[in-house]
Amino acid sequence: REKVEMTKEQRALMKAIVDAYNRHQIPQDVAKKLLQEQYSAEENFLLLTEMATSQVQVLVEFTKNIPGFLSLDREDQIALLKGSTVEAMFLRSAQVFSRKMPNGHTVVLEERIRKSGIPDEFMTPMFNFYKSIGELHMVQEEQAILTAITILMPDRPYVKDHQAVERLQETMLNVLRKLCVLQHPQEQQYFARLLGRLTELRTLSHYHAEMLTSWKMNDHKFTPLLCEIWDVQ
Ligand SMILES: COc1ccc(-c2nc3ccccc3n2[C@H](C(=O)Nc2c(C)cccc2C)C2CCCCC2)c(OC)c1
Repeated sequence: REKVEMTKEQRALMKAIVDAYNRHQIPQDVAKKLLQEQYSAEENFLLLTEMATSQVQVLVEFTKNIPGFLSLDREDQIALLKGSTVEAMFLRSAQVFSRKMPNGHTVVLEERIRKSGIPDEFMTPMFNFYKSIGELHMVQEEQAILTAITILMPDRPYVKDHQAVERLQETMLNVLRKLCVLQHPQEQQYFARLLGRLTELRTLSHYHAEMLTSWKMNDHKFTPLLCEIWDVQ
């Protein structure tokens, strides 16, 4: 098989994305909090809204470092952010859930999430997704570029200049394809499997509004920002 090599530009692009991804980590580590104690449904809901709100801010900063993103039409930048926030949130959660943790911690974390207040019918699709991401053992470069690819989805609602977004996403996909071959030489279809997770991610994200409004507690309070990105209230 031909030797796969990244060009200088591709290596520079990947470095920019990974640095931005690592720089804009979520402030407090929610997994640590959840491992400490089981919170009530109300406390968990509050924690979720805090995490989601900081995630939006992190995502805005991250996209500023995606080469070419700031040259897109301003309204298209907003449409891409609005359209990808929920998916990026679940992708980040899957990565947090699949992080290598001391023995038994993942079991405790899963238990805490199962009892967090989320309606039971969403547990299976959510944990199936988390486990399918975990099985891929993504390196952090792959996680960062996959997040950028999720944001640069041309078919988000209200995107006007479809082509411009497609061109940026294509550049990322080319880097990811080479990265997968270099990082997982034994797995021919690793790249295809990775992209397949984006389909699972989109399906899971369709449930998010209902997951929130049917959270096992009464009087669900949302901030204006969360109403905007979560399509609730
Ligand atoms: C819409 O319904 C849910 C239900 C559960 C999760 C969820 N899966 C997790 C897997 C591992 C660790 C934490 C996990 N979370 C929540 C969390 O904070 N997600 C998170 C966010 C929101 C931003 C940035 C980063 C993360 C991790 C915990 C919030 C407090 C109650 C328990 C779930 C969720 O995340 C998108 C959405």
